Amino acid sequence: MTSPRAPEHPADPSPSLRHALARERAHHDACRAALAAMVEGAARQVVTGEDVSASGADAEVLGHRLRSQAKELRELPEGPLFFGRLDFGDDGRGGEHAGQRYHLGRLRITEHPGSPPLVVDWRAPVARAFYQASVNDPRGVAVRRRFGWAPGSRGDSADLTGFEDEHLGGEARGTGGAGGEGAGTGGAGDEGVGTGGAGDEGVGGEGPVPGRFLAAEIERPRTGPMRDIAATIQPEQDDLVRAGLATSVCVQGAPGTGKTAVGLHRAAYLLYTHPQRIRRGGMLILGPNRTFLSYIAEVLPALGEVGVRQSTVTDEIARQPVTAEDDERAATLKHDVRMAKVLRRALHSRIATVPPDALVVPDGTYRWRVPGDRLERIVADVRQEVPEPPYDTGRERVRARIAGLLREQAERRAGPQSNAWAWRVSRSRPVGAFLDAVWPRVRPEEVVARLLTDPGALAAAADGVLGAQEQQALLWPRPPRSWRSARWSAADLVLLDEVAGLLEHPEGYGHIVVDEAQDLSPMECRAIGRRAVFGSVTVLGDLAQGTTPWAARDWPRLLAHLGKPDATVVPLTTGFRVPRAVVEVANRLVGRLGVDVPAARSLRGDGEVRMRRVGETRTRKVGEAGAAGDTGNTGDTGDTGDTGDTGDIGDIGDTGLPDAVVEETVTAVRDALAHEGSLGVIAPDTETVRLREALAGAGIAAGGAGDLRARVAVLGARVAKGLEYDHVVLVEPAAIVAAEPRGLHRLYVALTRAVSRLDVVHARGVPW
Ligand SMILES: Nc1ncnc2c1ncn2[C@@H]1O[C@H](COP(=O)(O)OP(=O)(O)OP(=O)(O)O)[C@@H](O)[C@H]1O
Repeated sequence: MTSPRAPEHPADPSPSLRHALARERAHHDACRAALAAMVEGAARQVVTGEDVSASGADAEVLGHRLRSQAKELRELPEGPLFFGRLDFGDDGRGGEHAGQRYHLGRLRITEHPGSPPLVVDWRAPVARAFYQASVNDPRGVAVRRRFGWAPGSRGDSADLTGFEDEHLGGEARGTGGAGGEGAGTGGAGDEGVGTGGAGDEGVGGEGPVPGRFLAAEIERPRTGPMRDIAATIQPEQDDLVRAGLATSVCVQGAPGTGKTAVGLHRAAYLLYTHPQRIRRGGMLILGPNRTFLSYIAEVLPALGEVGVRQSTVTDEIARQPVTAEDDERAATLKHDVRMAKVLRRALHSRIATVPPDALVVPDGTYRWRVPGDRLERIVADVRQEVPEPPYDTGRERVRARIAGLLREQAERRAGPQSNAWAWRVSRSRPVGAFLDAVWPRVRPEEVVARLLTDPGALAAAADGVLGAQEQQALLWPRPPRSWRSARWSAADLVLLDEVAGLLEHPEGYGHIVVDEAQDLSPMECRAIGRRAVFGSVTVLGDLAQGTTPWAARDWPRLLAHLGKPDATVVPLTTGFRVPRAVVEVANRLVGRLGVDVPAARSLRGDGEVRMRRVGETRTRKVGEAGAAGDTGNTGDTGDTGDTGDTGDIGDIGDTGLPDAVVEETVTAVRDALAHEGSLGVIAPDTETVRLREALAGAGIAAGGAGDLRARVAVLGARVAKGLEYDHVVLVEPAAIVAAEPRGLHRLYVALTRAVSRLDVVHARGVPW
């Protein structure tokens, strides 16, 4: 993991600058040595820890903890050990840190456990000033230093190439212990003065202007999996990252505003700040699909957190393999929140009327009896308990109350009875038989299979909730012989989980981060909410990117389904990925997506959009004279009538690409390979194999979305969510739109994957 590449120092830096750099490099060497000792110490402790423990169980626990620590340290990626430095003023404004200097990195590094750290963890309270301090609010900081690194020449490390200082305390340079080191990177030190730092970025008529370090970081070519942003977290992001554990937040952010990054850094922050509470309850990261999960998989380990569970909702709730598929109507109904009521009724319909006969339990020479009316009252009382106990708990409560009555009787007649006696009686055959008849044990599979195969059972449970046609749509076309041979769809898993949750509360997590949350159905939200009853959630999403049939159109409703109606909705509007040229194109679609979201502003003015209409090729850089607003739109003479309107795309039934589009795509990819960075060809889902073959025929090896190390990936628009590529070649947008009901949203997602350049290859009109 590397940090931003700083603009390098001038070839012949001043002696004081050379001295400053040498000192920082020496500090880094000391950190490297200390870290090596920490790794070795942790490994040694694993051995001794296992030897000295008193009991086998202790050894197991201690050994496990030490092994995890050693593993965490061992698995830390190589790279710079610090990315920033804070020098607090010593004039009283530095508060408890007056006169102190701290290097900040992804991991706390010490030479001895008791001595002051050589590097402070970015999550420590003192580090907050690094992200939040500005000229207007320096927070005691005199100088904020950001370091730039290049991949190491020594193979195993990173080379410090420079640094940039911001003087926040209004002090002259060279004071506050900085010893004249503030000369910065070829004058960059001066640039910091008066800019207010990162906190005040983003103002001005031209749009936000990133600081040099942030610019270097966001413009760095992408390759491989997602990186952490610990060195350049922005103030509005930092507020979210460091929100308290009890706080549930919902982040509405346009494409590339850092929602995923914020969610992962928040997870790391909470794990650091509340290790006991979070580790006990657990942390869960939920993403839309496995490709996305592998894309984000390295961020938490890079931040020192290994072993955090990262999953999809479907994988998280799967109690059966998915072997069937629903049509869209059935799937949509199964994801409808009304199903919760239907399923609850279906389950509770299993509780039978209590027979009038008394329950008789033989006990040696005695026979204890509970009359029918008492039994009826017990069952009715348990059913009316508030809050309603889970079904299985209800069954056990009935058992316990029956056992209580039996014990009372026995004690009146035969004196005190032991707990063992009470337990035996409660498990006796007659009590078991009564429960099985009245409050039978059931499995979620039984309940759901019956509901989806038996029209009578469905009609009873759905009465007044689902219409007759809706009920018909839910019934399995080919009913299985028994629930044991049923084939389950992804939507069925949601129903199974709902019933499982009614039977018994699932184990919860201390915190759940939910990414791409706009795509969750109400029933999926309930599944997640059940696992966060005693925990908090971070919900990340963008209503404009909702592509499922049940995608949310507003946040309050989704949050209510999650059981977190009070979560605050916070917008993120500064885009770090998508350059202005691409945002302009994407923004033309936003108005037609049927959602109310704040517009995004891009931090990046460097992008390029190139329209490649088959038969003609033009390049325009948005922002160039005469070109703004021209990108692929009707203003483009010659294209009038063919672009800028969806009018001519409505009749596209098939998505088969003309040969010319495939050929132009190959050309676009070949041209794009002249640039550095990753390349994603995003196409209609049905066309990826053909395009990959065409590229192979031209000698260009291309992987799929999951091949994170491949230079070129060809992917269907459906899997593009959450990913990013330096260069995107978007193939026949009209066909992407036509392929599904929310095709326009899908196109919006596909368009906004581009980090630097976007090529649009099209034979048909473009829908913007
Ligand atoms: N403060 C930052 N410093 C540097 N890079 C950043 C920062 N914030 C976000 N980024 C980068 O911007 C890109 C987009 O971030 P991310 O994927 O988290 O956005 P998102 O809002 O989840 O996007 P989408 O909704 O389109 O999936 C990533 O490469 C991320 O590393």
